[in-house]
Amino acid sequence: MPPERSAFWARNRTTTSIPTLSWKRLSVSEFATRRNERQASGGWIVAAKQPPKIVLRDVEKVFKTSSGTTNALSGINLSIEEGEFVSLLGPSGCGKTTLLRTIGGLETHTSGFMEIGGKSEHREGVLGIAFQDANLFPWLRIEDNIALPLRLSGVGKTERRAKAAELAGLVGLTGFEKRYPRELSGGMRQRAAIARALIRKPEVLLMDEPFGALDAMTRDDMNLEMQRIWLERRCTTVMVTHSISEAVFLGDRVVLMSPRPGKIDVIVDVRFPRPRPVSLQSTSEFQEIVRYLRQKLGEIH
Ligand SMILES: Nc1ncnc2c1ncn2[C@@H]1O[C@H](COP(=O)(O)OP(=O)(O)OP(=O)(O)O)[C@@H](O)[C@H]1O
Repeated sequence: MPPERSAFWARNRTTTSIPTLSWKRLSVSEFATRRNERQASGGWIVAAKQPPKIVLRDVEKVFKTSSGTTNALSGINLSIEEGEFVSLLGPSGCGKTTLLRTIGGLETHTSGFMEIGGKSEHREGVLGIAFQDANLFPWLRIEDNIALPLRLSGVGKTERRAKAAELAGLVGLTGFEKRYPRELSGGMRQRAAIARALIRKPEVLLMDEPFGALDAMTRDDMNLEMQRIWLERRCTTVMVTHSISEAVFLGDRVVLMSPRPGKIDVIVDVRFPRPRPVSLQSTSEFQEIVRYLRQKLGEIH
């Protein structure tokens, strides 16, 4: 249970097979409306929804090495709805990457329950993954880098080229398909990495600090581009970031984690309508959420 409890927070429950508990930051008037609804519904706000795309229940991850034991994740309870964009935020070492890698099947959780799209085993093509370092192969042209997952699953050259061109278009790289990674800027390489992650139309996109290596201006541009791509594809997305404003700008929810052991400290709903303009970041509502998360991060450190 989140430790936070104040007049501005309301607890919600959905009628899915696995109850979802989340905490939403509300305005004073919203809170009053919710309180009345809650009283009328006997304590819970009930809303019918699709089953969540990703479910984690009591997930733990313990690393045992010769130098000791690390409780990287403890009691992780999180449900992510289909088409949702979730930002993972938290201080260094709190387990963000471990959580992302666990969702992606790159780490095996020590205990607990995890399901993606109603299945507990990872299925081919369900996930697309992009990391901070674009990890493109320098000897492959951009179109071949983008189409690599298709090549690995035996798709023919003509279809690969057509799909790569389509994805290059989606991420704004049309005209650069024949270039090599070294001929592209950092932002363009990251676009190519996102195109590669999306080429098999994954149900879930996982990104670990995708824009962490970019300068501030390029990062702002990429945040806008990411929003546009996500709005076009509506792929369920989980993104690790160290940037509070990036987390709030892109996320439907921001999951703030705390370390030792790595657990969820609080989840903040971000209700700004989309598409969100860059100018949103200067509004008092946006700044209020950023300030709140910065203060929580300060307490966690
Ligand atoms: N393969 C591993 N073997 C042993 N310990 C690990 C391993 N991977 C991560 N850890 C430990 O688990 C904890 C969580 O690490 P993780 O990389 O998930 O944190 P993080 O929040 O992503 O950090 P950062 O923001 O610095 O990337 C850390 O204490 C880390 O040392």
